[in-house]
Amino acid sequence: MSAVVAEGLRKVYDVRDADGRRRPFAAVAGASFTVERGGSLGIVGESGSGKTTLARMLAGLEPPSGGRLEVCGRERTGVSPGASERRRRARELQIVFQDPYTSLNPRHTVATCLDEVLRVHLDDPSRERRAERVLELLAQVGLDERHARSRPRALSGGQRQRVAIARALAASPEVIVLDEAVSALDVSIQAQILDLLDEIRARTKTTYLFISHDLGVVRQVTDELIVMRGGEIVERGATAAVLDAPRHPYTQLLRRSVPGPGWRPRRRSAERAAATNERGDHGWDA
Ligand SMILES: Nc1ncnc2c1ncn2[C@@H]1O[C@H](COP(=O)(O)OP(=O)(O)OP(=O)(O)O)[C@@H](O)[C@H]1O
Repeated sequence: MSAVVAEGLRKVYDVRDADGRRRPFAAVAGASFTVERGGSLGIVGESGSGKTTLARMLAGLEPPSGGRLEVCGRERTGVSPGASERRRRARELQIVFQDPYTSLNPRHTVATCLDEVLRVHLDDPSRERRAERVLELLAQVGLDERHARSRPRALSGGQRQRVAIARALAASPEVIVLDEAVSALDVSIQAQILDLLDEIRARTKTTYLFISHDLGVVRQVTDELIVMRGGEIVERGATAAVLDAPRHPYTQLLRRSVPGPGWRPRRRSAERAAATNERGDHGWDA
């Protein structure tokens, strides 16, 4: 069964030109893709290519201007959902953004932030089970009881990010959209979260949509990849195939822009080039 089906999904904003005239601007200009249940789709593309807009439409945070969206076999486009439909949708799909500061209630402790999700979504929502589950979820993302008692502002950015991931997991969703959600984490925590997501996927057939600038992460955790540019999907395919043999010039550029072994900052290369008379204008050490 397909977990997500997008057909010609569009988002057009009304923007003003430099001369103040309004004009339509397609942030997402007709995206079509399918993610099978238990699959993992990477979405990469330059800044402003429409990745977050696409993610926000998937999560119901942005109404599409056109096209069709189906999540877990149910149509998502159309009338705005009532309370029980919203609950159901939350169990179908959760999204985690890069900076969760605004989405975590600053007045609530971390335990309360997680507990309010568990109250709604846990099969056995007794107080004891919820308290136990809060600690289980925090342990999974490398946090503990001390963090459970903290408020978001008392946590580091990486810790807040992990709370946001734990909160998404609290709803046991069938689909998780991660929008640069692990980008800011240090590498050991990032590896722990990626392992956790992988383990959850193997155990529960959870589906992931993974937006990331980090092609190494994308290669590690996704099976299929779409590449966006200017609101359009310019390339798609199996992740390894797209990254190893990119066909579209933009994907080739993206691939070339990843620093390889021996990479030095451009300025240092240029300085050294001046000193040693070698070519140093490409940011790479040959
Ligand atoms: N509410 C809005 N009104 C007008 N334009 C918008 C709005 N939201 C996004 N855009 C524009 O849509 C385009 C796509 O933005 P989006 O945030 O989806 O890009 P992105 O690929 O996620 O970029 P990044 O990698 O930098 O996060 C951008 O040009 C952005 O300025």
